[in-house]
Amino acid sequence: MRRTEVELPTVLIFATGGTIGMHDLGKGLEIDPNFGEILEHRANEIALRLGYRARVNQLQPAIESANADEETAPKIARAIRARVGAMRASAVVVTHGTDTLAYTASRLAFELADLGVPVTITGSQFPHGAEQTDAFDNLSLAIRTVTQANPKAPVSVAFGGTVIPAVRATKSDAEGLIAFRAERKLGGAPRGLPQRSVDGGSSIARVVTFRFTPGVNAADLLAAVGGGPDALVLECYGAGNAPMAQRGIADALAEVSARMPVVAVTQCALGSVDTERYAVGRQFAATGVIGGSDLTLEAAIAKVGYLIDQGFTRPEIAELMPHNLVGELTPSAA
Ligand SMILES: NC(=O)C[C@H](N)C(=O)O
Repeated sequence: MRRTEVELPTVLIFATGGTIGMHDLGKGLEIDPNFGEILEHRANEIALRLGYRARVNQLQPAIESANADEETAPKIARAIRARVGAMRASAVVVTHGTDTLAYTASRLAFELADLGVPVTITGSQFPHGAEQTDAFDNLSLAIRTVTQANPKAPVSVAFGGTVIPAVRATKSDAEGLIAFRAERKLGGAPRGLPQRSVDGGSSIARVVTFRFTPGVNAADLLAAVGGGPDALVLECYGAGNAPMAQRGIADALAEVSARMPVVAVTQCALGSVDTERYAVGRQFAATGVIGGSDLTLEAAIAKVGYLIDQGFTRPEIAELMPHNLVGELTPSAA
């Protein structure tokens, strides 16, 4: 007997904004208030062919993803968790603007690792109404991917014909249809999320970054944390090196590290932080910075922010950072 539509398993489509849901009425691309309906219709056309029904829910308000702030990804995660429970959804597709998609995707990889339902994120380079739009190819890829994934599959990004792990994703093309890439593979045998140690407060951590380039000095580094963030991610040279001969830089690093977790990642697309290799690396590590192994910048921000919001302290975060929790890094063979 054929199952009626109501009996079909549900794929939740959670729309958050972005170009995929925009139109241009002459003032530049902006959120299209009718996108929810169009999405519901198109998602159902795709889902029904796969034996699912689609139900659309939207982030309120939907946003241009360049306007995402530290609360955006945790808010999306909370909404998805609540909706999945209420609808008994068996899969989730998130539509998101491409500008900060990799940041949100990385954070959702932690937030939703224990959801028990697969989650895939997509978006588009062209608005849904444009003639050459990639919106529905990407939506179709995301729905196909997530309805075939196992319930414990890591969160993924489906875009431009490819599917990559969310926690390794980086936006690599501002215009092309294959907008995201993952240079590094998912870390094998993740140990899972740590039990939260104390009740995290209700405020959401703000994580900022600072990139070492020839010419930066201690004052620049201190200015980077001038707005009072909760953590700092340093984009280091090569294997985790910094200009330690710059006057005052060691003291500045030690001072910031005493105040908040400071995580070091490499500016290189491949390879890992190994502060033991060079003398400057050792001097750098001695200031208290935490090695970020081969985390992407997006995943480093996501991981440290997630751990702070879970209530972990700076020393606990230093202990957890080298471990592979959800596939975000390749642990060093120590
Ligand atoms: N393609 C896009 O979605 C870019 C848009 N500015 C956004 O991130 O919302």
